[in-house]
Amino acid sequence: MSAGSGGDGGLESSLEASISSSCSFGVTRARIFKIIVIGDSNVGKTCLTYRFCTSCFPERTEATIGVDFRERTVDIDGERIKIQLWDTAGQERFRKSMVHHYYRNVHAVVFVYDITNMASFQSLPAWIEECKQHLISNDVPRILVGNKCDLLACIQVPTDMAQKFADSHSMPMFETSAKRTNDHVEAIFMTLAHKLKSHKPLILSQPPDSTVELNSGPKTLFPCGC
Ligand SMILES: Nc1nc2c(ncn2[C@@H]2O[C@H](COP(=O)(O)OP(=O)(O)OP(=O)(O)O)[C@@H](O)[C@H]2O)c(=O)[nH]1
Repeated sequence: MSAGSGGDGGLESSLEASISSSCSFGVTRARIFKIIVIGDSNVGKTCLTYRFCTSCFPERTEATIGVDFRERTVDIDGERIKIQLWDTAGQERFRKSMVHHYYRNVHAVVFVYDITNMASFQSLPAWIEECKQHLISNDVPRILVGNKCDLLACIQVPTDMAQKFADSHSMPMFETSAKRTNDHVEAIFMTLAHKLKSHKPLILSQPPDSTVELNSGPKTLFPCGC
């Protein structure tokens, strides 16, 4: 679902409606982790979230407008956990009206840069500042992800520089590729989910086979490139 095109009110009300109708059944409790993925345009936020949720790399993508949702339910130590990834627009003109929505009730933040694009790395302080301005508290887990490691020949951001930056902001740092199969994308998000599991995030009551389905139409409706 591209919430940017659907209007702000629609997004919030559909989420709230889903939650309240689920609660009225009150059968199974499922934890939902809301993770926002932010960074400059073109760094691969859509591809990373798509890779985690579908195990595929999308053949083609378009610039995200507003925010897209993808989610995947995983089993962690016998508990069903729904990981809800909010794939946000990197382009300023596509984010303005949505920003306050996706910074609400965030459980974790994934900052993404492109290892072949120094400017995307240099933008990170601005993204961190935006989180700060939207009152993301310091105890919300954050990770730094350098994407497009399959393009090592074009690297502009050395690993040690990124690691230093991550250390200075007390974030774990990972380098990966959404494009290359088996390049730890799964492990990165699962590591975050494990960390969140030990926190106490939003708990929703839901009927057994009902899901809060936000992923009604991701922008990447293209054949899988795997
Ligand atoms: N080689 C390579 N290309 C990638 C990788 N991840 C994404 N891309 C490409 O980078 C371009 C941008 O990817 P997106 O996932 O749409 O980028 P985004 O950060 O979501 O961009 P916005 O929606 O504008 O914020 C696309 O052409 C992808 O195919 C990767 O790991 N390796």
